[in-house]
Amino acid sequence: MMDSDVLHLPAPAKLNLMLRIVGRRKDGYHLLQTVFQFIDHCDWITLRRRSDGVIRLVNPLPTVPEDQDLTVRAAKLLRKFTGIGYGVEIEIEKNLPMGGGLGGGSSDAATALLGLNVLWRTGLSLQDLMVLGLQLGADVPVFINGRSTWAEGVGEVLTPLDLPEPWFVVLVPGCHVSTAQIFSAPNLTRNNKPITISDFLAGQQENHCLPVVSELYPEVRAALCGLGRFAHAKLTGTGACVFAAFAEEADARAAVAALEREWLVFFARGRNRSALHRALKLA
Ligand SMILES: C[C@](O)(CO)[C@H](O)COP(=O)(O)OP(=O)(O)OC[C@H]1O[C@@H](n2ccc(N)nc2=O)[C@H](O)[C@@H]1O
Ligand SMILES: Nc1ncnc2c1ncn2[C@@H]1O[C@H](COP(=O)(O)OP(=O)(O)OP(=O)(O)O)[C@@H](O)[C@H]1O
Repeated sequence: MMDSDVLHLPAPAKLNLMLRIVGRRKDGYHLLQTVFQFIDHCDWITLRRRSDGVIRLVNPLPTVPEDQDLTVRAAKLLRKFTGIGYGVEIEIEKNLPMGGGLGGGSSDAATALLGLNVLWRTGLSLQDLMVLGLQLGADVPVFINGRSTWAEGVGEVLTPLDLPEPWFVVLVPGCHVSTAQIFSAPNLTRNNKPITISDFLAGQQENHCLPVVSELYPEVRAALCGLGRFAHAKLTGTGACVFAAFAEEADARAAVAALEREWLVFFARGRNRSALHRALKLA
């Protein structure tokens, strides 16, 4: 995986196993309760250290200008915060659909921060990196922390969780859902009762964005219906992806084989430690 000045690291996807909206702050941000679990389906990021201080993305994504890419923003943030003189050449192998609720952009940013902290020998703690990462996006700290998590507040109050690690089948509808659009929808319910971790573990796992997303996006409705023929289908985050859990790998494979004639679909194992933490051998 690594020699002295190159790192090749995974940036795994997450699923929101449930998403409750329990209030709204004065600044318009919503108070949430959500559960994150990682899956072993990943973008891959190569970081090549440069000694001249230049930060460069070799292969910008077609829809994201180089200076707005979250990996480039992460590198610039870490360089500014630490005052380090190194630079980096970044290459992204993009496998995660964008705007799908799988958190690919946030995960890429977390992988860049953790990887560069090693490559540039900046020695920040996970806690320091989580605080820095929050400037890049609400979900970035969860990817830096690398553990299945119960999250509250606007997503920044984190409690690690140990969960079963089933196989997940994920279906990718051909539409992008705007998170801001869903959170500003007039008919989103914003005053739901908070629950406890025990309630979640006992099966209270609804996603309060689901009714709004289903109403606005027929593709998501159809995806829920398609996957729902095999197991209970849920929405991750604000969508667009939908997923279902399977205890047996063979059942997940059978669902994929049947669905892939009509849908973009993949399956991956749920993980309580992210592929990034496993690759970096973090304790
Ligand atoms: C809801 C989740 O998908 C759960 O994983 C994420 O927390 C959303 O994270 P994200 O896509 O990085 O979203 P952000 O870029 O932070 O926010 C997009 C927009 O969603 C709305 N937003 C987001 C998070 C939140 N707790 N309350 C909100 O009202 C805000 O209007 C914000 O402008
Ligand atoms: N490296 C990157 N990969 C993906 N998106 C990026 C990246 N850098 C910046 N972005 C921007 O971030 C936006 C959100 O992308 P992302 O794939 O994380 O969405 P998402 O899966 O819906 O995330 P979430 O579940 O956190 O809402 C993209 O539409 C894009 O404009």
